[in-house]
Amino acid sequence: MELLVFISVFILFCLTIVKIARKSRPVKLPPGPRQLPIIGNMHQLIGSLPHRILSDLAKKYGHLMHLQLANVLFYNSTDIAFSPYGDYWRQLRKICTLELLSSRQIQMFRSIREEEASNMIRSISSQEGLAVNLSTMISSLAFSIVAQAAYGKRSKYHNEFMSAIKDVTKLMGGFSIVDMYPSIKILEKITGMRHKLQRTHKRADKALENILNEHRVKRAESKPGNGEAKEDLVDVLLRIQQSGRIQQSGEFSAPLTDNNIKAVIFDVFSGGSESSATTLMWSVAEMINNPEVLKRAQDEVREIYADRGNIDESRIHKLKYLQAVIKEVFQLHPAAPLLVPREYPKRWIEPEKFYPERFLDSEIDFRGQNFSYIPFGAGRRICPGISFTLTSIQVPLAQLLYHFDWKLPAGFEQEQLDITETFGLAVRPKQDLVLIPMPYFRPPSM
Ligand code: HEM
Repeated sequence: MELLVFISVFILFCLTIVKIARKSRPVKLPPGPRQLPIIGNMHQLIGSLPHRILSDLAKKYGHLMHLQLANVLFYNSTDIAFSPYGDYWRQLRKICTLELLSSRQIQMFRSIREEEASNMIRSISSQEGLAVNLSTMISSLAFSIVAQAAYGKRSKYHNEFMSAIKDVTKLMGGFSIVDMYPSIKILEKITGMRHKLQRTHKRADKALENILNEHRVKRAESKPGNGEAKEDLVDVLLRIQQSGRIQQSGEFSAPLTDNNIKAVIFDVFSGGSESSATTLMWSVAEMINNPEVLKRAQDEVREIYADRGNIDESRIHKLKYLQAVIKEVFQLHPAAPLLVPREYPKRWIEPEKFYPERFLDSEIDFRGQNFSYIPFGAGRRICPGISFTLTSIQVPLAQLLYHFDWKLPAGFEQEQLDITETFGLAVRPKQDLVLIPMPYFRPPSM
C-alpha cells in the first residue's frame, strides 16, 4: 500500500514537472544543438574558437539557431544594439543615423581622425629602426578616436572611463565558464564573473556620470548658437534630451534619460573601438605576410599622395586597391564573427586566400545587399557605424603604408607573422604585431 502511494505521488510529481516545463517553454524557438542537462551546450562549444564552432553549427542548423548562453547586459538593454525591435529602438536608431553617425557628424570628426593618425605616425617615426608593438599603438589610436568623438579630449574623467571600459572589454571577451554552463546559474556566483562585470560597470558608469555633468556645465556656460558646430556625441545626446527633438525628424515620443545616453555611449565604445583596431591589425598582418599585396598598396598610396608629403582624407577615395584590401580583411577576418554568417560566393577562387584583387571592379560593398558578404550585418539592424569605421581605418592604414617600409625583427626575417586568431570582443591576431619601421616619406614635424 505504502509503495502504491509512493509511486502515485512520484508519477504526480513527474507530471507536474513536465507540465511546468511545457508551460515555461518558449513557443517556437529556432533549431539548435540539443542542450544536455547540467552542461548545456558546452560539448559543442569547447575545443576551438567559438565563432569557428558556431560557423560549423550554422552549416547544420542554419544561420538562425538557438543556443542558451548567459550574458550580462548593461542599462537594462536600453542601448541600441540590445534593445528589441519596437518604438524605443526606432527612436534610438533615428538618433543614431540622423544625428550621431550622420555624414555631417562623421565629416566633423575628420580633424580628430587625421590628428590622431598623425600622432601615431610621429610616435612610430621617433622609433625608426627599432621594433615597435603596432598592436598596442593601433589599439590606443582606435580608442582615442572614439573617445574624442564621444566626449572630446579635455574630459577630466577620460582616464577613469578608459580604464573601466578596457576592463569591461577584457571581461566580456571570449566565452567564460559561465557561458559554457548555462544550466547552473550558481556558477556565475562561483566564478564571480557577473560580480566583476557589475563592479567594473559601476566604475564606468560613475565616470560617464561625471562626463555628462561636465558637459552640462560647459553647455550652460556657452552662448546659444556658439559652438554647435563642434558638438561631440555627448553634446548631441544632451541637446536631444533637452529639446526632445531630433533634427530633420522632429519630436520623439519617450524622453531620453541619462541612462539611455550612457547606454548609447557604451554602444559606441564597444562597437567602435576594438573592432576598428582589430581590422587595422589584420590589414597590416595580412599585408606583411603577402608582400606583393603590400607593395601594390604602397605603390598606390605613394603615387596618389606623391606631392603631398602627408596623408589627409581629400584623396582617400582614390585609393581603390587599399579599399579592396580592407574589404578582403573583412571577408577573411570579420570583426564581429558571432553576428554574421560566413559563406563565400561560389564563384570565388580560393576564398581563404588573402586576395584583395577579387574586390577590384566588383559591385560588392558593405551595405548588406549581397548576402554572402555582410560584415556589418544587413536589413533594418545593419550596423549604423559603417562610415565611422571606414573613415577611421583608411587614413591610419594609408599613413602606415606611405611613411614606412616594414620588416620583421632580427631573427624572424624569413618567417611569417603568426595570424592565428584569438577570441575576444572582436577577433584579434593571437600574436602582437611587432615590426621595424624603416622611414620612406618622413612625416612632417608638428
Ligand atoms: C569594424 C567595425 C564594425 C563592425 C564589423 C560592426 C559590425 C556590426 C554588426 C555585424 C552588427 C549587427 C548587425 C545586425 O544585427 O544585422 C552591428 C550593430 C551595431 N553596430 Fe557595429 N560594427 C562596427 C563598428 C561600429 C561602430 C564604429 C559603431 C558606432 C560608432 C557601431 C555601432 C553599432 C550599433 C549601435 C549597432 C546596433 C544597431 C541596431 O541594433 O540597430 N558599430 N555592428
